Amino acid sequence: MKIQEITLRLLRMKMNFSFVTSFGSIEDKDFILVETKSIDGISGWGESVAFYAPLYNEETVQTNWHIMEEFLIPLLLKNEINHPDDVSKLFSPIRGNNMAKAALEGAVWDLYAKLEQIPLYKALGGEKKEIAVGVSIGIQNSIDELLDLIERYLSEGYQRIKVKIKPGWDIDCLKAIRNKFPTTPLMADANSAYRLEDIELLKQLDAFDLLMIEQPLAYDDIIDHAKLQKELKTPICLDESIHSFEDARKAIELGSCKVINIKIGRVGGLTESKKIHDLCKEKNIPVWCGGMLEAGIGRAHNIALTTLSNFTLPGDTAASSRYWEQDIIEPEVTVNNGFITVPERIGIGYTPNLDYIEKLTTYKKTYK
Ligand SMILES: O=C(O)CCC(=O)C1=CC=C[C@@H](O)C1C(=O)O
Ligand SMILES: [Mg+2]
Repeated sequence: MKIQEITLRLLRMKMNFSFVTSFGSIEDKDFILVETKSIDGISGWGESVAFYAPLYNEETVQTNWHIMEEFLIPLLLKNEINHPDDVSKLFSPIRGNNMAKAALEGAVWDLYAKLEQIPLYKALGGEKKEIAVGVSIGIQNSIDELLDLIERYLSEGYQRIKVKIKPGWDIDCLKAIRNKFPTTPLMADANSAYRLEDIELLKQLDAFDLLMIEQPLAYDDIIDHAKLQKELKTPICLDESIHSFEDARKAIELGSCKVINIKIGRVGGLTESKKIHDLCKEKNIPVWCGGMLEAGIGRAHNIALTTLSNFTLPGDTAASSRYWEQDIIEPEVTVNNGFITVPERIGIGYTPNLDYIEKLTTYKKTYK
């Protein structure tokens, strides 16, 4: 497969709500779309999940553009690729910058599936025809508002509720949720807001029968998480700490977690996501697909990945309409009774709405 040209587009989309976590809030979403074109003019699409500011991890929209333009795109244009799995090998001399790598690799995967005339999920070895999904709810102004939102999402059919927690917005809020929704599958994501010294407080979470607690401790830690897991009944899920197969292997070996959240961008692409999935399957560690408030292209990639068999827990890939007045793909992603039906069309299975993408684009550049 020879890639003829690559176009990067910078888009700005207004979100339907402001998403508040322990690390800050996100309202407008600035992100990069990648289009890879083959010699015969077929396009593959990828989406960078890096945020405008380096608050979730160290990457940003600007650093992604720089790394793609200066280092990754020249590698892709210079080399023949037999299979999308080759892309991560090609990118391996460039350290880190996983979200930049994943955006380009994702576009290559979509292009490959289109050239093979198969759905992306089949190219990945996925098997599910529908995927179970939950919803991730940010920090609200009051517990009452949070309870109303949970009620709304449950009535829309979402299969599990994830709430964001931080010191001061944890025990009382989980207690109130459990009083009103005693049996709802529930989990909490701390985005690294606690330290091992908070262990007595974290132990109180065991009372709420949570599916898991996500990334309670530092974003780069697996040692303290292992100490904490020994003291907690609630399974720990790692998000921010896992950037690769090797990170997953070490975390599992140390006992730092019992669940892993796989985000394609955080681990550098679909090939690495698959490797982590396979390792976790072998080690009996269930996985689920995390969200990064993606627009339609990123959402489509998440859906394809989630069709792999060890994605046994509902992920964060909610419906397009939850985030956007209008999404950039057709049809939009819809959720029925807590399931997304996996599209059988070739590639990512959704068509980019080029007119609308053009409208949202604030800057674009093509590389040949
Ligand atoms: O709805 C989604 O896309 C998931 C949102 C979500 O939980 C997250 C989005 C972005 C950064 C984090 O706060 C985060 C997460 O940590 O999983
Ligand atoms: Mg998380």
